Amino acid sequence: MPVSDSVDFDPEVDADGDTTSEETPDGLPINELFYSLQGEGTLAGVPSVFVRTSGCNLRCWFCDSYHTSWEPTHAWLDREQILAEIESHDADHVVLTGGEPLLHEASVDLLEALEDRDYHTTVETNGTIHRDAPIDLASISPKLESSTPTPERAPEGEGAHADRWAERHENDRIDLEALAALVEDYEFQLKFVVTDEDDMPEILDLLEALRGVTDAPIGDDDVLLMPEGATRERLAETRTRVADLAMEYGFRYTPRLHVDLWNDAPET
Ligand SMILES: C[S@@+](CC[C@H](N)C(=O)[O-])C[C@H]1O[C@@H](n2cnc3c(N)ncnc32)[C@H](O)[C@@H]1O
Ligand SMILES: Nc1nc2[nH]cc(C(=O)O)c2c(=O)[nH]1
Ligand code: SF4
Ligand SMILES: [Mg+2]
Repeated sequence: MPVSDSVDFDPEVDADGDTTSEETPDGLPINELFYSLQGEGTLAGVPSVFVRTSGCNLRCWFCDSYHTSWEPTHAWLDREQILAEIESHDADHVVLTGGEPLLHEASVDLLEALEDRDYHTTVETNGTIHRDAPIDLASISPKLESSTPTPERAPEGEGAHADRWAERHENDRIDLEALAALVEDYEFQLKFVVTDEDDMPEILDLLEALRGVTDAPIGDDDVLLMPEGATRERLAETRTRVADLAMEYGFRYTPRLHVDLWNDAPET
């Protein structure tokens, strides 16, 4: 369902995804809602309905969902509208993503309703926020220093905003307490966006720090390296290098199937 350009667009939304006067107890700002194959992670290839909320507390320079972070657009849909749209597709799996879906309290209500209806739920999260919710798979993608925007490394036309966001992104991108709570409470995968070898020391340091603050077992096979690239062209540059790094370090590799199949088309 193409909702990102719907008449319900609210230009007043706080770009950080913070609660606004528009937010109703069971309403969510929905950027898009579509049926596709899970493209990433351990469930790659599984037919799934994707619910993409708008608004993010971070600003990765490479964000492939620009209209949920740098320039958020959405329609406000209430829980019943979202459920009806999900149920119109023949799928057992729902992926709640964003933006950052755990910014929104109403994501918990939606997840509870999906549990009642026996859906398997994956939540795609940057790992900076923990909420108590029925999540079957927490797909956590902690953001590395290489995600931080700079005037030279920003989406087109966002150079000035990048300057403003760099510090906030850098301060907020890792929250060990939230990460520990997520891995303690849920089945999880840790899915790092990797460009090259320079990302590896930070991943190793973060794993060591996280293992230091939680008793939850974190195996190397819970760690997935995902090549950076929102387009086929960019992935062609990164994926072999990242696959080689996964073998060298004993982590898993995850493709980005949807990019291979549909490039950067919306609602895929
Ligand atoms: C758009 S994010 C939404 C969920 C959450 N904000 C997060 O970052 O995990 C969904 C997934 O896409 C990944 N992603 C975003 N842009 C990417 C890019 N250019 N290349 C590879 N992965 C990307 C994120 O790391 C995350 O795993
Ligand atoms: N097909 C497909 N699989 C995905 N897995 C995680 C996605 C996301 O944006 O969170 C995503 C997405 O946008 N499309
Ligand atoms: S945390 Fe996720 S949604 Fe937010 S800017 Fe980064 S990739 Fe985009
Ligand atoms: Mg995506």
